[in-house]
Amino acid sequence: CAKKAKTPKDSSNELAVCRVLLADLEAHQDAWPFLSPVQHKSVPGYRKVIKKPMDFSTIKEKLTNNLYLNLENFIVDVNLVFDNCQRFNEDDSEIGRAGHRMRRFFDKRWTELLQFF
Ligand SMILES: Cn1cc(C(=O)NCCCNC(=O)c2ccc(F)cc2)ccc1=O
Repeated sequence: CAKKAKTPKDSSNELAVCRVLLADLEAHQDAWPFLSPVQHKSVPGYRKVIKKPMDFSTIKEKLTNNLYLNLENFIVDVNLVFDNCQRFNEDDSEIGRAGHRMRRFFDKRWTELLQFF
């Protein structure tokens, strides 16, 4: 069957989902390590180890400046936050545990929301 053409309406729906998801992430009690860029000057080794830093405020900036063309690009950046966290932090650490909890929350939330769009 013919693939449904991606109308601009779809992508604006998807971007509405991104805004809802980001608001939920920022409101989560375990979001504190991810709300702003890691200050690599006060976190030794971070800049060397993590090639593509990402955080929720940067994602919000990109969303505001229309740099996400669809939900997929947005999800790639959110997962980058959690992948960076797992790479740099021990699983059994304050920030490592926060990252795992946030990833579980995000995975649950966007699958819930997809039912509506
Ligand atoms: C993701 N990641 C974060 C850090 C890190 O040190 N991040 C800053 C924590 C300090 N920030 C806060 O405590 C805070 C921030 C906002 C807020 F509203 C309340 C508290 C280190 C390694 C790493 O991989």
